[in-house]
Amino acid sequence: MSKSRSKIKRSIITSSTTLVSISDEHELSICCSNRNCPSHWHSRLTEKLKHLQQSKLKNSCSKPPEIESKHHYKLSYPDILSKLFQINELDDNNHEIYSKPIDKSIILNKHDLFINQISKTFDNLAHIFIKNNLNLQMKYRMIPLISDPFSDQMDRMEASTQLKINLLRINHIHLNCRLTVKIISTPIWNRSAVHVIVQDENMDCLRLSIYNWSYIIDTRQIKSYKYIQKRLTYLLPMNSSIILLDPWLKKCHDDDISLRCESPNTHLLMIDFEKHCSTSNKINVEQLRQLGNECYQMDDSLSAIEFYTFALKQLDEQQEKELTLKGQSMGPKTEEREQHRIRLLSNRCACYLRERHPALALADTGILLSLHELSHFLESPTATAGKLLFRCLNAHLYLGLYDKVESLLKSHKIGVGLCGGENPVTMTTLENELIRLKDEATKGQYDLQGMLYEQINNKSQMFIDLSHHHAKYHRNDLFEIRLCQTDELNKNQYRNGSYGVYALKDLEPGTLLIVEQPFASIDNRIINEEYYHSINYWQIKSKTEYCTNDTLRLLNEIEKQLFIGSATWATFDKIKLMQPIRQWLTKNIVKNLDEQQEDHDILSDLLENYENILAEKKQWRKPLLKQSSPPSPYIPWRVLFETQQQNPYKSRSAYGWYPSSSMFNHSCLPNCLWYLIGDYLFIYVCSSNVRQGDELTISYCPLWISSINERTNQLRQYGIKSCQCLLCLYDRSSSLIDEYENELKKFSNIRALARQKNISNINRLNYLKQLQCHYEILTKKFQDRPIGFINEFIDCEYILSNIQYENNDNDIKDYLNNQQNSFLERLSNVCRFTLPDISNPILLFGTQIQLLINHIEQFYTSDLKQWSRLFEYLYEIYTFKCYSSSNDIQKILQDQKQLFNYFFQTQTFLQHPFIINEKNSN
Ligand SMILES: C[S@@+](CC[C@H](N)C(=O)[O-])C[C@H]1O[C@@H](n2cnc3c(N)ncnc32)[C@H](O)[C@@H]1O
Repeated sequence: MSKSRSKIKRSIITSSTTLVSISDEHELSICCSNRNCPSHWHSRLTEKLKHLQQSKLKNSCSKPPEIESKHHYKLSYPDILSKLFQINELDDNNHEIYSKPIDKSIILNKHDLFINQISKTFDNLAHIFIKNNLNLQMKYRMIPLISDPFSDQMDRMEASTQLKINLLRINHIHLNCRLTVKIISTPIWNRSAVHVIVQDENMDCLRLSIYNWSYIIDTRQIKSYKYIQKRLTYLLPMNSSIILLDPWLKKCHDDDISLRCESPNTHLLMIDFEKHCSTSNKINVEQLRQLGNECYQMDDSLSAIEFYTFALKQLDEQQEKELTLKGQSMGPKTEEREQHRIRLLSNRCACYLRERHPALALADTGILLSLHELSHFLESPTATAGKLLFRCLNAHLYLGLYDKVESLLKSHKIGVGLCGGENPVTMTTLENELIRLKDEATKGQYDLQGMLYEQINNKSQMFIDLSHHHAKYHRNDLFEIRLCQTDELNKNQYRNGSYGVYALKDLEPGTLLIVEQPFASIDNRIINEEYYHSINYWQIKSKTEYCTNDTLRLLNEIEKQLFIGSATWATFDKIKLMQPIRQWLTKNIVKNLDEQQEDHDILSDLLENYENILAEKKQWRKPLLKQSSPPSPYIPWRVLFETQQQNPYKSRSAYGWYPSSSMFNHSCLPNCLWYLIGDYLFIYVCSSNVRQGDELTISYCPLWISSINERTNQLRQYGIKSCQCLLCLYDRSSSLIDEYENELKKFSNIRALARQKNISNINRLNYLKQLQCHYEILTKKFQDRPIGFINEFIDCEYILSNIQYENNDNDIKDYLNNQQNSFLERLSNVCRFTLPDISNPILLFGTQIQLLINHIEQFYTSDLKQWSRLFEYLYEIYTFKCYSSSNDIQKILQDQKQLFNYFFQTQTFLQHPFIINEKNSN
C-alpha cells in the first residue's frame, strides 16, 4: 500500500484549532472573545446546539414534518441559501452561533436549478462576460513548490483537527482543521469555479465552490466546457470523499453561504480519486493509460502525466507484491508488464517534451534503458521502443547534449532501434536537426525569416516537436547579470538590491547576447471559446486595477509548469532570481532564520552578509543558487502576479516568462533590442558605442514615444516610477516639461485633423503643411533632444504618402515632388546617417527603415550601389549576422522589407503606422 494511503488509516493527531478572522470579508463576522481557545468555543457551541435541538424537537412535535419541508421547497431562488444557516438570537455574551443547516433536498434542488441555468447560459449566449475579482486570489491562493503535494497535504491532514459543518463559523478560515465530506451531486463548472454539493458525517450539507483548480483553469491550453465537465465527473464522482484543509465557510456576494476552496492544489485532498487510481482492482493500468491518452489528445499534459504516473506506480506495486510473495530479492519481470512500462514511459516522456521538461523526459527514457540490457532492447525493436528511443534522443537535443546525440547516432544499434519503430522520422531528420541546433547554440545562427514566417502562418506549432524546437544561446563571456553598485543605483534610481545586465567587453552593434526559451508561455492568438471574457480586477488602496485573461492564463501556465516540474526543485530554481520572487525568498530566508536560531552557521552568515555576498563577483547567485529545499512549501500567487506585472515580453502572438532576460532594466534610449519569434526571445546589441562596464538595456514600451507623460504612464505598469535615462532627464528638465508637452499636444491635435478619413486632398495637404511647420518648431526648439522626434517624423511621412499625386493641379504636384526630393535629407537628419555610414543603427529600426526601403525602391532602382553598404550593414545588425551579405543589393532590399513586414505583424514593441483610410488598412 502506498505511503499516502496508509496515512489515511493512521490515527489523527489533534492540534489546537486556530480561527483566523477574515471579518473584512463580511460584516457578519463576529469573533468570540476567547476564540483561540477551542475548548471554550466548542463547549459553548455544544451547549447551544443541545438547547436548539430541544427546542426544535418541541416544534416538530407540534408541526407535521411534511409541512416544514414543503415550506422549504417554496423558498424562492435567492432566498434559499441565505436561509441555509439560520442565525439565532444572540447568546448571553452577545455572540452569534449558527444552527444546523436546513434540509439536504433543498440544497440539491437549488443545485439542480443552478445546473439548468448554467447549461442554458452556455447554450444561448454568444458572449459571456464574467466579473472576476482577484482580491481573494491575491490573499489566499497558494502555489505548491514541493515534490509531492499530496503527501504534504496528508501530513497536514494528520496534524489537523477534524471539524464538521455545524461547527464552522461563517467568514472564517479554520486553520489547522479539516473537513471530511462526501460528494452528493453532479459537479458543475460555471467558468470561474466548480460547484458541488457535499455532505459531512452528520448528513449536513453545503455547496462547495472550488476555484483555481489545475484541472479546470485555462493554461496554455484552453479547455473546452465539455472536456472539463467530463473530467469533473471523473474527479468528483457521486459518493466519493474529499477532505478540505483549513476549511473556509463564506458568505458570498449573492448572500449564499458556501464552503470555498481558493487554492485546491494545496487545500483539497482527493482521497478517493487517489485510492481509485492506485488500486488495480478499481481501475487497471490499461484503463489509466487510455485516460492519459485522452488527456494528451486534448493537449492536457498535466492530467495525462498524472494518469501515466498512477499507472506506473501500479506496475511498481504489482512487481513489489510479486517479489514479496515469492520471497525473492530479484524476480523476473513479465513481458506484458515490461511492454506496459515502455508504453507508459514513452507517453509520459512525450508529455514532458511537449511541456519543455527535457530533464524529466530523459529521466523516463533513462529508466527504460537501465531496465533493459541496451542490446536486448535494441535488437528486438518494437514500434513503442523505437518511439521511446526517438524521444530519448530528442530529450538529449533539448538539453543541448549534442555530442552525446552525435555519438549515439553513429552507433549502429541505435539506427536499428530507430528504424524498427513505426515512427516515420528517420535518422536523416535527426542528423539534420542536430546540425541546425548545433549551429544555433554555438554560432547563434538562426533562420530568423523562416521562424518569423512560421509564426505568422502556422498557428499551432509554436510548441511541441523537434523541428519547432530551437537551441538556447547565452553569451556569458559578453555580459554578466549582477547586483547594481551603489553609484549605478543612485544614478538610475533603482531600488536597493536591484540587478542589471552589464557588458564585459566593448560590444559591436549586431552582437547577439541571448536567445531564451520561456519558462512558461502562452500562445495568445488561440481563442477557442470566443464567447467567454472575464473582467479581472482587484483593489489597491481603493483604486481598481484590471488585467487581461491572457495574463491570468500565463500565471496559470506558470503554476502548471511548477506543478509538472515540482519533482525537481530545479524548476523553481529557474525563476527564483526574478525580482519579486527573489525578494520574497530573501524575506523568507530571513524569517526562517529568526525561527531557526540553531541553524546559525550558514543562515546567519547569509543574513549579515546577504547584500555583500551578492555583490561579490561570481558569488552573486550563491545563496539563491544553492539547491536546497524551499524556505516555504508554498509561494503566494500574489508574488507570481507581481513578477508578471514587471514582465515586458509580449508579442502579438506569444506571452512568456524569460527569467534571464528579465534581469535587463529599461531605458527609453536602449542599447539593445529584443523580439519574440514564436515564444523564443532574442536580445542583441543594436547601438554603437557600447563599452565594457556599460549597462545593457532594452525598452519595455514601444520605441520612440516622444511624450514623457505617455512613457511614464506606460512604465508605471512595470513598476518604474521615474526613468532616469538621458532622454527622460532631457524631457523632464524643469525648464522644459510643460512647454515640451504643450508643443507635442499641439502637434497631435493637428495630426488628428490631418488623419481624418474622407477629407479632400487639398485639405489634407493644408493640414500636412501645418504639421510640418510644427515639426520644424519642435526640432528647433528642442534641438538638443538626444533622438529628435522620430515618431512625429513618421507621422508626417505617412500623411504625405496618403496624398494622391494624380488629378491634382501643378502646385500640389510640385509640392509633392519637392517633398520626395528632400525625403532623404529629412530622414538622415532624424536618423543620423550620411551615406554610406550611420552613427547609431538603432535609430533606423522600425517604420523608418520601411520608409527608406520604399523610397529607394521607387526612386533609386538604377543607382543602388551607393546604398549597398548601408543596407548590408543594417541587415547584418538586425539579423545579428545570421545572414551573410550578398552582392545583390536588390535581394538585400527585398529581404529587409520582408523582415520588417514580419516584425510589424508580430511585435508589440514597435509602433505601427496609423491607418488613414481603407486603402491603407489593406
Ligand atoms: C524586469 S525587472 C528588471 C531587473 C530588476 N532590476 C532586478 O533587480 O531583478 C523590472 C524591474 O526593475 C526595475 N527597473 C527596471 N528598469 C528601471 C528603470 N529604468 N528605472 C527604475 N527601475 C527600473 C523596476 O523595479 C522594475 O519593476
